[in-house]
Amino acid sequence: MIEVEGLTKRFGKKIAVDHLSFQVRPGVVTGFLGPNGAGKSTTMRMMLDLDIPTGGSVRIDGKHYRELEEPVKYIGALLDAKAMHGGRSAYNNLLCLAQSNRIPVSRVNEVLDTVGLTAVAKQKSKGFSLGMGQRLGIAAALLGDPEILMFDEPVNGLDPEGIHWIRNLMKTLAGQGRTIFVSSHLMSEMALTAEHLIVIGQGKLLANTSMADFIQQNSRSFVRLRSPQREQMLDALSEGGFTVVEADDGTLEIDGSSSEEIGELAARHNVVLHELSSQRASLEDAFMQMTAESVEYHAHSGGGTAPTGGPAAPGPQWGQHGDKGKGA
Ligand SMILES: Nc1ncnc2c1ncn2[C@@H]1O[C@H](COP(=O)(O)OP(=O)(O)OP(=O)(O)O)[C@@H](O)[C@H]1O
Repeated sequence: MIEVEGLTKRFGKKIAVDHLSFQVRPGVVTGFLGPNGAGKSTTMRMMLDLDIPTGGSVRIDGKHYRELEEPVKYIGALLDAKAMHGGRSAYNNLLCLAQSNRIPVSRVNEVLDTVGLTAVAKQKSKGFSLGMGQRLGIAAALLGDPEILMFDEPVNGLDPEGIHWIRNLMKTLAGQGRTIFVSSHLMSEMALTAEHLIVIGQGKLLANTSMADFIQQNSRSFVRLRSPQREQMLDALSEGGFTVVEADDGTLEIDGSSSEEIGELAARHNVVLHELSSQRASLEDAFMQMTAESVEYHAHSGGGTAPTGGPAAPGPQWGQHGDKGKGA
């Protein structure tokens, strides 16, 4: 369990993390989301005592990181896959880590096997592809067999098979009762991997909720239909008291309804349908809506820091994610 309490980090005048409080519980994969610059990496760095908080605290199983006797046996992390010594082989990188942390040497081959690097274990890691580097970083995180694992953008550089592999790895580790905390800017991937979400924006907590509730509460679900008897269907819907949005392409969108209900209504009025489908919003839709609302709120609250592009302003930032994830 990771407990974050009032965590704050200032860099000069910039508040990167602003009174964050949340817990990351064992047994599930918890996703950590936020637009670029939201403060995710800074929060993770403070969890590992790599950045000193300006205020607040992080507890790992009830203790501060520096109070843990052998931290790598409590918490393993992949923050920067390039942190390995390029002149050493994958095996030797892990061996050094094992020896300096009193971890049995037999663990090195175990984790190399887990991440699929056994065949290249003797190769120098500077020749590794981005994906292989990620796998080596994950092996290092797993070395101490910790109960808590933290991954910052772990699918960065992995091919589809690698992405599938890490998704299953995280779920398996969570299934073993471990605490898994993972950030990713790949929304579709996060939607498939995480059960719980912590969402931050401008250093502040925006949501701490299950994936299903987050999508439900922050997005619109509706039934879409297409009919050659559009006017007749509109009359039937109006009679039934439904709220209808007429889309530009001629389809009708009915909020707060089910496809069963609308299909039966159409049948009662002898209306032919060419399409009837329930539209469930994606995590990305929900995320865009939530961040848009947060920007709107900041603009109205007089903070003076909101983008000027209106409520949709955070959207493009999400896609312009610097170097991270480009190879994924
Ligand atoms: N060492 C530093 N000195 C000054 N400002 C910093 C430093 N580290 C981070 N920041 C600033 O703090 C804010 C949060 O950065 P952080 O890297 O934690 O965000 P992030 O959510 O991880 O973003 P990204 O998804 O782009 O990696 C940003 O505005 C960033 O510019």
